[in-house]
Amino acid sequence: MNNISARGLDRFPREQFEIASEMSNPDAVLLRSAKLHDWDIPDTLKAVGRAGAGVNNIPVDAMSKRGIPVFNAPGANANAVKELVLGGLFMAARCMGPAWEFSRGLTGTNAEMNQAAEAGKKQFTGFELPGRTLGVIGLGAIGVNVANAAMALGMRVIGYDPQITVRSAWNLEAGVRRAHSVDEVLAAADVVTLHVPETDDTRGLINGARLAGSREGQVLLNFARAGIVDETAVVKALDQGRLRTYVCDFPAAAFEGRTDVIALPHIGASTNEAQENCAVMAADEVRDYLETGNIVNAVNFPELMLPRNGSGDRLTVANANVPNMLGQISSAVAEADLNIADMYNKSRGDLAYSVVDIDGKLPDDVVTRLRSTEGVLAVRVIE
Ligand SMILES: NC(=O)C1=CN([C@@H]2O[C@H](COP(=O)(O)OP(=O)(O)OC[C@H]3O[C@@H](n4cnc5c(N)ncnc54)[C@H](O)[C@@H]3O)[C@@H](O)[C@H]2O)C=CC1
Ligand SMILES: O=C(O)CCC(=O)C(=O)O
Repeated sequence: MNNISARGLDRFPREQFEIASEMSNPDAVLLRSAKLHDWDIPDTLKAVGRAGAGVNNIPVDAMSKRGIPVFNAPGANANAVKELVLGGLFMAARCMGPAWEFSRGLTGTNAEMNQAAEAGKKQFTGFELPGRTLGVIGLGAIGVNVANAAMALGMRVIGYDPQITVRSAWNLEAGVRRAHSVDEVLAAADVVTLHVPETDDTRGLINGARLAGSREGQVLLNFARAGIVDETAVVKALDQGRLRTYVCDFPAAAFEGRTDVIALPHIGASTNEAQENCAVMAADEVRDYLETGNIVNAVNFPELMLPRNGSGDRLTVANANVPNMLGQISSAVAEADLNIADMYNKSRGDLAYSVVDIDGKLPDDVVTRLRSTEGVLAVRVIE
């Protein structure tokens, strides 16, 4: 549904898979930022692969209700985003956007331009980074990378993430100070950078009330999602001098003509390396799921890997996480006089997922019966 790096598409051998940008009955879709919220989900769809981090463009709840896992590529573009954030940080600290605009407007001979440059440069006095405080909101793959890079530049770093993972905590430089709220970060930092997903909880996270309590003359960096920031409140804070510069990856009408806003066209992940990393990771996850039913890096399914046991069918069932589902699955198999060689069941929130290796071939009527069992969302048989 978007440009997916050929390195990723090549993970699907063409003898086994048909790949196209338009297809009426796909088994799976791969996408980047395409918006799926108004898409009629085809009955054939078994998996969605997001070649990137954010999944706010995908109706994840609707997919879960149909028993369709949504895979993403955690961390695969984190370095690319970190580098752009650092670029934005340097641009803001040294007034590079307006200074470049100023230079581009100079005309005349070299001597005249030089004279005008020397006379005009006092408007573009910036600040240096060592000793300044960077506030990082969201310490996942990108936030941790940015925090660590800022420490290496001599900045003080304060971070806020109430659900930080053990992995992120291990990766974070020891000197990063822990904040207990977004407000604490806004009040303490010279520069604030946002690295949270866009969800119902984070939409409008940076709003007028919060900016009113932020440190005077702050730089705000948003390479996460436009919706996390209230653009009207940002413009007001810029006009009041509360914010010095807003650097983001999302152009908006509210910022038109402003020299104190640097808005890039959503290029955080636009490096060949990031696009390849994301495409390969998402493609491998989707292919593995189609071929084995195993789940790695799905945002709505539990992580589950079961090595194939025996040469019979593999049954996979996604169902509501309610009592007696596992009993009904194993009874259906037993009533067909078949033995279960191995099975693995795991749940995540409202959803449970089972992979069942069977000694033999599962009759069609058992599959039909399972599909019509209350609470069952999706059934697949992998031969
Ligand atoms: N500009 C671009 O091209 C790109 C933008 N992104 C955006 O950046 C976001 C973050 O990406 P990653 O770091 O890879 O994701 P991640 O899932 O590794 O990290 C997100 C972190 O945010 C934390 N978080 C969630 N709600 C929070 C809250 N209310 N306050 C503080 N922390 C909170 C989570 O606990 C998690 O640790 C993505 O969801 C995506 O929207 C990601 C890649 C490229
Ligand atoms: O694929 C892209 O260019 C967008 C990347 C992004 O926003 C993400 O990974 O969340």
